[in-house]
Amino acid sequence: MVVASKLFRKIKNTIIILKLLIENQSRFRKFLLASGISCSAAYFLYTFCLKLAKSVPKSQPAKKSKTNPTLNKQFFHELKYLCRIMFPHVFSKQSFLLFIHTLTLICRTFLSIYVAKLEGLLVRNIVQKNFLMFAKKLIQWLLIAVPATTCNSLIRYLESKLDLELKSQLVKRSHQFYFDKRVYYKIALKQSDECQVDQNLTEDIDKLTNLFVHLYSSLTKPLLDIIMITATLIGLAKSKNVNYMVPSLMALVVIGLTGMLIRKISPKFGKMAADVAKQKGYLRFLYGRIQTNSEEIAFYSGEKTESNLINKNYLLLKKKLELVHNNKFWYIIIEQFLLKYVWSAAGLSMISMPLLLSEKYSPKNQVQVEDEAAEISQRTEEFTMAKNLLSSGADAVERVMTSYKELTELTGFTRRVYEMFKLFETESRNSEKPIQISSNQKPKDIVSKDNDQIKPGLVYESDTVSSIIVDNINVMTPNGDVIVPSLSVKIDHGMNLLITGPNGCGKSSLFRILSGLWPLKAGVIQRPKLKDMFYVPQRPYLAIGTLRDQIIYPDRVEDMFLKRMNDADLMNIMEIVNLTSVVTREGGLDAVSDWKDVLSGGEKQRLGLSRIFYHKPKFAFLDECTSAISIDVEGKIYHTAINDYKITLLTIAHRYTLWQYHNYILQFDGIGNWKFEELNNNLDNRLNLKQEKDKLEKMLLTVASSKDRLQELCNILGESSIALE
Ligand SMILES: Nc1ncnc2c1ncn2[C@@H]1O[C@H](COP(=O)(O)OP(=O)(O)OP(=O)(O)O)[C@@H](O)[C@H]1O
Repeated sequence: MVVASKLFRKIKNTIIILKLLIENQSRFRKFLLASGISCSAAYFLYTFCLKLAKSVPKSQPAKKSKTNPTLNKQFFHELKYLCRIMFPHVFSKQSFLLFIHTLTLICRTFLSIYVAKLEGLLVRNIVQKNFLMFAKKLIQWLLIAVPATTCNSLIRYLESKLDLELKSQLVKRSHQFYFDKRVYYKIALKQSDECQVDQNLTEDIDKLTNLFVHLYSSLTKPLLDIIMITATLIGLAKSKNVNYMVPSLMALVVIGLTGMLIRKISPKFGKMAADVAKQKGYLRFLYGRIQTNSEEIAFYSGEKTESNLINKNYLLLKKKLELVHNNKFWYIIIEQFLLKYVWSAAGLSMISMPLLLSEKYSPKNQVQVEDEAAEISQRTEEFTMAKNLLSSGADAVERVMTSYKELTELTGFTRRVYEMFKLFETESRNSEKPIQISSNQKPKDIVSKDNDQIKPGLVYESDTVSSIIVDNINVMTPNGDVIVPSLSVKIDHGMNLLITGPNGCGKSSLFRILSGLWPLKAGVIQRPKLKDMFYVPQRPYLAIGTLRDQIIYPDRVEDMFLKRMNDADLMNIMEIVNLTSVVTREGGLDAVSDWKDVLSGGEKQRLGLSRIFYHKPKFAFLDECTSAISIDVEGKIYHTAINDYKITLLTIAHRYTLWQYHNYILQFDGIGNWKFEELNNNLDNRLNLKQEKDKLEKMLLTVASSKDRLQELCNILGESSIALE
């Protein structure tokens, strides 16, 4: 309240100074003065917003704000945060565009005042039947239309340019956050209807900058118009010795009262805009799911279930949009009644009052009137000019008032984009970087040193180490569920490891922790750098691009040349994974296609495996990635990777045909226990045990069906059997 009253006092003093100065300045000086005043006004507004924003306690990052988005301190705090991104510094391109935009708005205000005066003179010459002067003024009027229309178009052009620049700044910064430290993955883990990053990154940023720039224009120019027009009207009234205090007071009272009323009755457009955006985001997510899982849905003929879900959510969106439209309907009725009709009535009373009530003009300012007709023409000119100025002023105030609705909408989008940035920041801050082992430090020393006092979750990485050491780690999901309480293994280069266990026992989770996707909560890991470890999933990710891009992913063609690889090398790799026929079929390595759809399951897996021969990592994590590949091709790939490329394989597999390529086994039991042992020595023994297990399984299945048949026979014969007791 104190800050607001201070601001009001400052504005009032500024208007008084402006009025005094305007009366004594040339046009050019007036222009400079107006520019200075606009800048000062912008500065005061900025400091005012800063004061408001500073008084907001720093919100907990990424915590959803409990208050609804509205025009309050929190909004200014959020807008200040986003402005720092949109305007990186005073001399940035964005600030320059804003400056030019403001100058154009100032020019337009001066032109409006000039046109209003010119119209007054035109009417006066019509009344006086002065054809020559009328023609002269008409030409002037047409000439002024050239800069006026240029100004109008320039305002729109600068508006869209500024909008695009601000949007680009927000998008650039959000991409920096999003792709840094795998924030996109951490956010995907959280994916819920509360977290709609794709909607925030596209629609919300777009709407935010649109509204921001539009509001800047629809607030700055009208505010400047109001100041300049008020000063001109007061100047006019003073020059004619007419009392201007009563109309001014009347204007203030009418504007103040209608403003308060509009603020009071205004529905919560900010919250509604945020709700609609959220629902749109969820609908978009549902459509995306259909595309991603189209094949599975088609196999199950799940169209009805999916369309029901989408229709239900569309209806929810429709309801939310209807609520906005209904609220806008009655709000606009009241707003238009107050701003158009009440104001017009007040305006007409204001301008007619001096003319109706004044007895005569003062001798000092009165133009020498020779007859009554001349006096009437002069009055008509002044009336027309005052009416034009007043209607421009009323227009300006109306624009400020109608902007309130958009301002509240802006609060909704500001909240959504601000929360997205805060989420990115938090996820980025929570990412722990592995500790780098310097080249003169022996990896062994580090582990032995830390063994004395193990700190929770330490990951060491180095270019020089050729083993993966997992020391007393806790395998835990991001939800905090402990899968394996304590795991310790050492995998040296050349120790091909088979990882087995029942579903959900934590096999893939171990890979996620080793690759740094999931945080390490306890224990120590020492491993090579990520570039020396390559993960191949069961369903390989296929990128947008050529067939070549699929093999070298995530490298780009430039990286391929830097690695001194060429197409002939890639064709050799295709030979290893038996995909040369696919290269021919699809039209060469340059062929572009929707690879997810044109390749079979086995081809996709072989393409996924081709990447390990291109990247040649020290360790490859193979997560059931040969389940759709024939046993002979699988054998060829394993043989080449181990013997020719010297890649150490860590394989999760259920197929026992793969056992022969591994010399160690890590076996989980599904209840947190594990066993790590050599496989070489007891491979034959294990194979025998496996065969025996399969045989027993088959036998027991026959026993079960024999029991069913015996029961049937007993029922028919009406006898009992000792085998069933
Ligand atoms: N993103 C996740 N967030 C929370 N829990 C998860 C996540 N991914 C997996 N889990 C849980 O972690 C446990 C281990 O999953 P993991 O994928 O490691 O199993 P797995 O041993 O590889 O099983 P399978 O042989 O079926 O692939 C499971 O209980 C699973 O529900």
